[in-house]
Amino acid sequence: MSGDELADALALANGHRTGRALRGEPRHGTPSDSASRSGASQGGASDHGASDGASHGAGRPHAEPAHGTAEGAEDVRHLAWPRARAVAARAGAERRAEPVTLPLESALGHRLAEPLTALTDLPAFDTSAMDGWAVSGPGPWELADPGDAPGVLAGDDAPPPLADGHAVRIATGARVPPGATAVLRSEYGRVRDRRLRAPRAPQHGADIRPRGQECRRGDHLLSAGARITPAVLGLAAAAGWDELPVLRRPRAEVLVLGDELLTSGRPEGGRVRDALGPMVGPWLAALGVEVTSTRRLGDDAEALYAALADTTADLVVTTGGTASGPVDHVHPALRRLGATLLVDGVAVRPGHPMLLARLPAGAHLVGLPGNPLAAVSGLLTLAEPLLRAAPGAGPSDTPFAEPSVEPPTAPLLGEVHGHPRDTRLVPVVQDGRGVRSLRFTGPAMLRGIATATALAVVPPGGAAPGTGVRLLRLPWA
Ligand SMILES: Nc1nc2c(c(=O)[nH]1)N[C@H]1C(S)=C(S)[C@@H](COP(=O)(O)OP(=O)(O)OC[C@H]3O[C@@H](n4cnc5c(N)ncnc54)[C@H](O)[C@@H]3O)O[C@H]1N2
Ligand code: MOO
Repeated sequence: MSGDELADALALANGHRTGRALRGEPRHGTPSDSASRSGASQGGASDHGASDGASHGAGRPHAEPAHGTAEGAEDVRHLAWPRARAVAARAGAERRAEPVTLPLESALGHRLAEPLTALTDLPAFDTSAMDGWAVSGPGPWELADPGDAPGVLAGDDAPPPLADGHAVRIATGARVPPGATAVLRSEYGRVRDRRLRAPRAPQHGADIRPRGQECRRGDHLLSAGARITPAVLGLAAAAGWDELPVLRRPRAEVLVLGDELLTSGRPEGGRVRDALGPMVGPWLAALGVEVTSTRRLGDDAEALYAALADTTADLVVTTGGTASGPVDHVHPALRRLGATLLVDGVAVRPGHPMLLARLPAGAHLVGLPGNPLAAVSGLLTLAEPLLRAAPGAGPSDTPFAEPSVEPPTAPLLGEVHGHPRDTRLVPVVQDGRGVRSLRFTGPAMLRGIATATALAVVPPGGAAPGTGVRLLRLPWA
C-alpha cells in the first residue's frame, strides 16, 4: 500500500474523505487473499467462503461505500453489489441511441426508433378467406365462367363484376369481385348444369375478409422501442415496409490483456489458453450489442492506452489487468486518459476488482478481472445492467424477451456458504423446485458455469437451505 493509499484508508476509517476518494480516482493495492488461495482450491466454494472473506476483510479499510461528500462526489470504490449494478444501469440509461435505417433482413432483434404505422390497409382489398365460389345474392347461382375455368385466383388484379344471381370460382386470398355478397366454401356447394346450389345460403359477407379489417393505412401498429421479433418482421412486411427505422445497437470492442495467453493449442511453458477472447464477445452479442472486434494486446501499456484513446466503440470491455500487479495496466491507462471511474471494485465474489469508467470521448469501459469466472461476474454485474438500460441494446434473458420487472427467484437446495460482507454469485442449475449449487466454481474455473442455467445471488452472510435467492439468468439458458 502506498503512502497515499494508507492516508486514504485511515481517512475513510475515520469517516473522512481524501481528495483522491472524492474524485473517484483509482486506488491500487486492494488487499485480497483470493488470488493466493485460488491455486489451492479444487473447485468448491472455498475460494469465496467465509474464511476467505474474513481474512480479506481484515485488510480492507473501506468496506462501506461513502456517499454525499461536500462536492457531491461519491466514493466509487468497492461498491455494494446492488449499488454497483444501479450505477451501471444509470450509465447505460444516459447513453444516446442513434436511429439508423436497416433492411428488414438485418433488423431482427433491434428496437424500433419510431412507431410502426401501416403503409396500407390490411387486407389491401376485399379478400376471399376460402376456396369456393364468390356469389352474388341468394342462390341458386348461375356460373359466370365455363365449368373448367380456374375462376379468380390470388394475385389477379381486377376480376370482372359479378351480377346478381351469379357465381364465380374463387381461391383463398383472391380479390373478391365487385358485386359479390359472400363466398361459398367449395365443400358447401354443388354444381350441376352450370348452376351452383347450396343447402344453406351463406350469410351476407361470409368468408370475405373486408379491406382494412386488420388495419387502415396510417394506423399505429407498434410503439417506438418495440423489439423487432420474427413476428414483427412479418407484420412490417405485410404492412408494406422494406426497411425499418431502428436504434443502432451499441458497438462494443473487446481488449484481451495478458502476455501469458495462448490463442491455440494446449497450455505450455507457464502460459494458458485465452478463455476470455472466445467468451466475452459472444456473451456481449447475446446482450444485444454489435461486437466490432476482439483484440489481444498482451501486457503492453502503450497499446492499451492507444486503444482506449482511439476507440470508436460505445463500450470497451477489457479482460485482465484490473488488479495491482506489475503489468496490470487498466487503472494507469484510465488515469492517464483522464477517464472518470464510476465503479472501482465491487463487494462481490468472484470478481471484486471489476470496474466501470467513462472515457473522455463518452464511451464506457467495463474492466473485467482476468480470472475467467470473475470475468463472468463482471459481465453480469456491470455489463449486463448497463446494456439492459442502454437504448438500442438487447435484453439479456432471451433474445426477444423484455426485461422482467421482478427478477426471478428460486429456493436454494442445500446450504451455500456466504461471504461475511460481500455478495457471492454462484453458478447453479435448476433442480425440481429449486436451484442447486454446482461444483468447480472457483474464480479461475469455467467448468461449473458451462453447465449452469443461472447464477444465484447469495447475500452477504450466506443463505440457508430453502431460502429464496435471486437468479441472474444466462442469456442462452
Ligand atoms: N494484490 C492483489 N492481487 C490480486 C487481487 C487483489 O485484490 N490484490 N485480486 C485478485 C483477484 S480477486 C483477481 S480476479 C485477479 C484479477 O486480476 P487481473 O484482472 O489483474 O487479471 P490478471 O492478473 O491479468 O489475471 C488474473 C488471472 O487470470 C488469468 N487470465 C487473465 N486473462 C485470461 C484469459 N483471457 N483467459 C484465461 N485466463 C486469463 C491470468 O493468467 C491469471 O491467472 O487478481 C487477483 N490478484
Ligand atoms: O478471485 Mo477474484 O474473486 O477471481 O475476482
